[in-house]
Amino acid sequence: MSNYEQLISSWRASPEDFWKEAAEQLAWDTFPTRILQQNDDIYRWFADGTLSACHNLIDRHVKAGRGDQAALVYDSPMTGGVRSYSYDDLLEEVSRLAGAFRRAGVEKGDRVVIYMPMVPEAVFAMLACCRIGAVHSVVFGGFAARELAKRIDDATPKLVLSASCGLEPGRVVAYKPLLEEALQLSAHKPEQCVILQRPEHEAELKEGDADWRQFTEGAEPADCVVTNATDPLYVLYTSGTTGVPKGVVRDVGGYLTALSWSMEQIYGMQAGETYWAASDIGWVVGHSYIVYAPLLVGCTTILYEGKPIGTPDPGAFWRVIEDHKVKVLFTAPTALRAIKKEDPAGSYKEKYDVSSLTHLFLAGERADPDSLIWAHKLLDVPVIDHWWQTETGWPAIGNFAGAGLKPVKPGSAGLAVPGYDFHVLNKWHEELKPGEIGDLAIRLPLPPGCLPTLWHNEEGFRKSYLTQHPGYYSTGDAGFIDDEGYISIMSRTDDLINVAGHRLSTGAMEEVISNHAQVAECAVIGVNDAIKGALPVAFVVLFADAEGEAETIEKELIASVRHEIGPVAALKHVIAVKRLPKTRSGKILRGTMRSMANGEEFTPPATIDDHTILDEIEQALGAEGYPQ
Ligand SMILES: CCC(=O)SCCNC(=O)CCNC(=O)[C@H](O)C(C)(C)COP(=O)(O)OP(=O)(O)OC[C@H]1O[C@@H](n2cnc3c(N)ncnc32)[C@H](O)[C@@H]1OP(=O)(O)O
Repeated sequence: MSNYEQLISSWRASPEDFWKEAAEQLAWDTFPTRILQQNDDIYRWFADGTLSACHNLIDRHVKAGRGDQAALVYDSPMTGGVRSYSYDDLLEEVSRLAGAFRRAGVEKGDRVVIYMPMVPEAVFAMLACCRIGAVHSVVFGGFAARELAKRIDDATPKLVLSASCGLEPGRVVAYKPLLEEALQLSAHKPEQCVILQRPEHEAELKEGDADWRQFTEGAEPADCVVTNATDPLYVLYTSGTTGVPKGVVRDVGGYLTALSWSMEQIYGMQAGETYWAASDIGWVVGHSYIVYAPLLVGCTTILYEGKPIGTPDPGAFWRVIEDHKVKVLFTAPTALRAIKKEDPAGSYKEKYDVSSLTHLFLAGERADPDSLIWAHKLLDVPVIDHWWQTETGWPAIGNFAGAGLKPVKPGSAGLAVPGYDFHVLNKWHEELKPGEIGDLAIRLPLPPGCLPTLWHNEEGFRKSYLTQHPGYYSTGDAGFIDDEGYISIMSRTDDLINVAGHRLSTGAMEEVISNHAQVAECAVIGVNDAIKGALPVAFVVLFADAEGEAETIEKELIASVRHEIGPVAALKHVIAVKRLPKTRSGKILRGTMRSMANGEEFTPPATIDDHTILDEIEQALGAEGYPQ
């Protein structure tokens, strides 16, 4: 029996013993006696345990003699700077900032919104929150004011932390105007905004705003606060099928247990080694594998403020691996595709010594076999696709660099991670046979680390995830399991799309577009894209008496999606059509339009209202170069 099979069978024999043993890796103030508690379909792990997250992430490593080791390395080709913080430095920075939070009146359980670029202070802020038991909610910098406002209203923070600017290739993004616009839009008004001034663009502070340096100056360092294992550590919002984001709650004890287990068994990492997740702290990958997991197990983590290409060239990732002796790199397939496009022969890699790298992990979207095989040939290390979600917080399907690698099957996300009981179901909740595509669902309970609920919205949690297949968590993905247990993810079963590893709601884009005075109706679909995986394309029906040229309106719509949702929405294509295809009951046939745009075979539903509209759509798509 391989190590993987042993892990699976020991988890199946007793999930509670399995996770109890994993929890022993953490430093607890009170080790839990109730490992799994069930209340109807809501489960909680380690309910009577108490611990401090921050002690586990920083203090215990300092006490164990790792004070001098690099904990966080900030590498920014955008500023040209590299700064390294040891565990001692991290302890000093985080306890002082935590003291400043206290002085500002932030208590255990209070929320702090962090809307910041990839700078060390953003990581200090996350850790300072967990030092005093405050709940952080990081908002990705690529979201615009309206999205920030929605999150502020739901999380009702005492403080908002931001920076004067973010740095994107070729442009400086001023954050303060976005923050001010968000605060105008939000009903909730935080007590204070704290702004980190960056030299590339200083913000004008308003009365009541605090400058980051002054805010922390003279603050009494704060000690770790012990929390219940089930207390919230953070809330991270993810796109819902409507324009309202969902506040995924992460608890302390379950999350840290799962992360610690994953670092050893999935990623094969040990204390003292360097781990690099090339993502953003605004995403769950950034939370789990830039900040929490590497520090939890005493690794060095890289905070990279740059892109895979253009900062300065497609050798950027290989340079970082050499400079910081990265053992494991985690990135999104879209980053690989961008590098491959610029440097198909991989000649930039030859300039660097990447021999420290043992594994490359991919997630955020499906890894296309071409890119996976290309990277494998280039780097000569296992390239492992794996699958998880903001909701799960850590991998659910993958392969096991630590426990023993199983063969990689390009195109598949891998095998179920122990703790996750995957099933493929049809709409009548019946189990499908190996190879048959259906709803990918996980039998309850979910393992530690996964969302126990949505922020202040248990009903929403049930409705979104637990009602489609009673007794199961619905992933929202369709897929199949082959006869060797490998799981392949095929598509979403809802209206979410994945653009460059960013999960976006087409419903939210439709909401913005339909607010335009000249738009009668619209539908947004995700169309395959060779680099970003998918790109949104909007079909609009303009009012018969629409004033102005369709071209001008299209430009206005693109600009308003960028302004209202943010540049990551990446809407670049709007197609004006006379009518949208619908069923007789009025449902827009988005799936049919998507297949047409992608050049895939399709059968229009028998309930289609008017077949001729499909010809009009085909013509409109053809005029725009689709299918590509
Ligand atoms: C497993 C669980 C999960 O799935 S968690 C989610 C995991 N996903 C990820 O980690 C995301 C992976 N993707 C990326 O890191 C980026 O897309 C990479 C590959 C680096 C490419 O970046 P980029 O060239 O900027 O393209 P993009 O599509 O991300 O950006 C589109 C426009 O948005 C902008 N943008 C991006 N980030 C920010 C930011 N923090 N602040 C302000 N603006 C931002 C970009 O500049 C770009 O703008 P523009 O349209 O070119 O003007």
